[in-house]
Amino acid sequence: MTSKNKINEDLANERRKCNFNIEEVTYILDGGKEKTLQRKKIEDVALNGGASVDDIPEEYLSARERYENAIRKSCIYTNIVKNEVLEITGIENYGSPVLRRTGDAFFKDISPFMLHLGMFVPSIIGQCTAEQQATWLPRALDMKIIGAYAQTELGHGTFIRGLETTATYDPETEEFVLHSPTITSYKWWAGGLGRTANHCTVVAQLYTQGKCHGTHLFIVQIRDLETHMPLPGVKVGEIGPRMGFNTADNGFLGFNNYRIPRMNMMMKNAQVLKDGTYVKAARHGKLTYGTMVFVRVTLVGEASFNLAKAVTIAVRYSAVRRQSELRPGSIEPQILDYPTQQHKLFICIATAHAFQLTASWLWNTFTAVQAEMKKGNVDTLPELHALSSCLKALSTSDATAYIEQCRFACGGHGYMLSSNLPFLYAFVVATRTYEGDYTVLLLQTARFLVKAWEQAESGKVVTPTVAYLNRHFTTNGKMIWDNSPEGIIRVFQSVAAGKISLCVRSIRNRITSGMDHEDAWLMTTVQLVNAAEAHCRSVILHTYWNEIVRLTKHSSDNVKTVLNQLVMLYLTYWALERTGDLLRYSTISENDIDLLQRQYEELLVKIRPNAVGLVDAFDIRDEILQSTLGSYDGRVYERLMEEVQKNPLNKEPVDPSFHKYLKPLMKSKI
Ligand SMILES: CCCCCCCC/C=C\CCCCCCCCCCCCCC(=O)SCCNC(=O)CCNC(=O)[C@H](O)C(C)(C)COP(=O)(O)OP(=O)(O)OC[C@H]1O[C@@H](n2cnc3c(N)ncnc32)[C@H](O)[C@@H]1OP(=O)(O)O
Ligand SMILES: Cc1cc2nc3c(=O)[nH]c(=O)nc-3n(C[C@H](O)[C@H](O)[C@H](O)COP(=O)(O)OP(=O)(O)OC[C@H]3O[C@@H](n4cnc5c(N)ncnc54)[C@H](O)[C@@H]3O)c2cc1C
Repeated sequence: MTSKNKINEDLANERRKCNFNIEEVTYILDGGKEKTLQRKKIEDVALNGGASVDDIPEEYLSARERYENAIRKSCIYTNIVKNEVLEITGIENYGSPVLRRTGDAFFKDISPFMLHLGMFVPSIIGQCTAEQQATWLPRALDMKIIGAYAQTELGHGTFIRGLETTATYDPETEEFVLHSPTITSYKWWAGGLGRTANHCTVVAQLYTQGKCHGTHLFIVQIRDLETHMPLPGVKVGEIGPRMGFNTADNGFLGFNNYRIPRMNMMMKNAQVLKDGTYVKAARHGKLTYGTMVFVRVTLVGEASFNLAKAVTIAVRYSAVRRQSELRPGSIEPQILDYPTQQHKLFICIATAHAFQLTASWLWNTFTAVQAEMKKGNVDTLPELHALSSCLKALSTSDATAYIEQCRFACGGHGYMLSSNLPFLYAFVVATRTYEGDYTVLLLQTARFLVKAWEQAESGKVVTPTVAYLNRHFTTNGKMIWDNSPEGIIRVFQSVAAGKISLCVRSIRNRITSGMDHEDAWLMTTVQLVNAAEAHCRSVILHTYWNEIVRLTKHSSDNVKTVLNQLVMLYLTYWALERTGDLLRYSTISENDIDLLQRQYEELLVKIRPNAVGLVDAFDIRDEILQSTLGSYDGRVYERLMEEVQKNPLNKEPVDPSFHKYLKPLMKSKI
């Protein structure tokens, strides 16, 4: 072995200590052995050329160079996907998360094509008729046209009904006239829109026969396909530097009475006939929001994957890093030996598992609801909307906090861009805002919960994810504390039920004392967000536990044990985090809390020898991790030094600014 591929001795020791079959855990996380093998095959093909890494890391480039480089790499990756990967996997895998994740080997930040594949294509699939799909989809999948998703405006992001862009139907020419009447009506934020896209999905207020029918979606060509010049009547550009997403060319867009053909309205859920008659086909008023629901569902898996990356980096680094001494004169311990470090990191491993298993479960729920909707049944949509809203909110918010925790766990080196932790943070923190802000989405879930509570109160049986509300009305008093996994989950459900009940009581009391419903709701929103968070927490705990029991039925004993330790750590961690709620809504005692704390500390000790094995089980290749601190071989210090050689500032021993500024300053007299 050369020193280049020699594994760090501490990391090698950790791997020797690991007592479970790593591949078995990988299969569980991937959703089965076949899926793991398929993923590895895709990675082997796509990353065969070493992922075309940059000679100069992208963080040293100017804004223009970075963008051009991101386009260059997006084209390389797209060609690999089109010509090599899809050959193996079939075109139906175009939008698969594996391709999205493999793409991370090419970009530290983000591809300008992300929104084309992440939202433009899904909007065609979800919002167009079969005939329209036949027109647009093949061209979009083949990258003959490149699209963005332009919904948010300068003045409105959350409140979609407040969007100002208009699409007015002209029956004379059978066209829609798109117009941006005010500065606040300019589209703002759409990824890929600024420089890359030649088409986009535009969300606009539809006017026909003198009447506004609310927001609808349109496919709009904005640039010439040969020259890439913006078409007359279109004003488009890039919005400027931001915290992350700096290679995504987020853009602005305005229209000056810009005309598009009638058939460019996405007509699956509503149509405008040639004469201007408006026909609504949809059975549910919010089906035009469907692309957002799809992306919210996928974001739970994104949160898990990005957190898995961060904790892989932090745990491997913590095995390599030695600091301080436990006893005078003793050898410096690996920082992973500190219980406080384990407390920072093991919850991140468990959370990545919890979110991955919840994401798969949510995806199955999503596809089941889609199947029902195809048959004309929209009854399950409100529950899916409530679930996808709160799970998107919590998973992105927790992942953000834990990725930052992983960075803290890496001390100063975690602050280096080459660790990749700052990029991961900047990317994931945006997910808390986009596709529906955290608070706003939890309030959507709260609407559903209050309605479910009212149904349960009137004796109706409610849907499974809120079935605990039926129990709430049949049991009296506080939930009996029970330290088993099922017991902890039951108590969390009681906390949620108790909080929803308090919200309902607050709203009713406020109405009784003279407030109208809107004000009573508004005044209760702090509690409502809290109740929705509690509900969502109980859903995640329940799903994680159920899935581990189901998926480890045929596992080897040691895999069963370590996955059980992790899920117990997760349940115990959250019970300790929420002792205030537990004291309020269950019979838990001071003594029970002491026991929980001891149980938690014992779990840290038990998981410690398997920590590196557990992050290895995420099976994230070095090319995808792109981290000096987190590589499989643990050559942390060597990589940090190698990275220094790439720093353009080190090219010459003396910087020109010395002669230009410093020297004159040094020579000048006071
Ligand atoms: C490089 C080459 C690569 C090659 C190959 C690679 C392959 C890559 C493959 C795949 C890529 C995948 C990528 C996955 C990662 C994705 C990354 C994407 C990045 C995304 C960037 C960000 C994009 C955006 O942000 S787009 C803009 C999003 N905007 C929002 O989310 C706005 C949020 N606001 C709202 O949703 C709404 O306004 C609202 C819900 C807050 C309020 O709406 P409203 O006023 O109309 O409604 P009401 O509050 O009055 O409610 C009425 C009623 O309706 C119910 N309701 C509301 N919404 C819904 C819904 N969506 N569905 C169902 N029901 C809904 C609501 O609950 C109410 O019901 P009631 O019964 O209570 O009346
Ligand atoms: C990196 C990034 C990429 C994006 N990409 C796209 C894209 O490709 N296409 C696109 O169309 N958009 C995109 N967006 C826009 C994004 O969807 C919006 O920023 C997001 O939906 C939030 O809306 P907003 O910015 O209007 O925030 P606001 O709604 O103005 O929120 C500001 C604050 O007000 C609070 N608030 C707002 N309404 C309520 C309420 N009813 N009750 C309580 N509190 C409330 C929020 O909680 C928040 O704290 C992107 C944004 C980012 C950051």
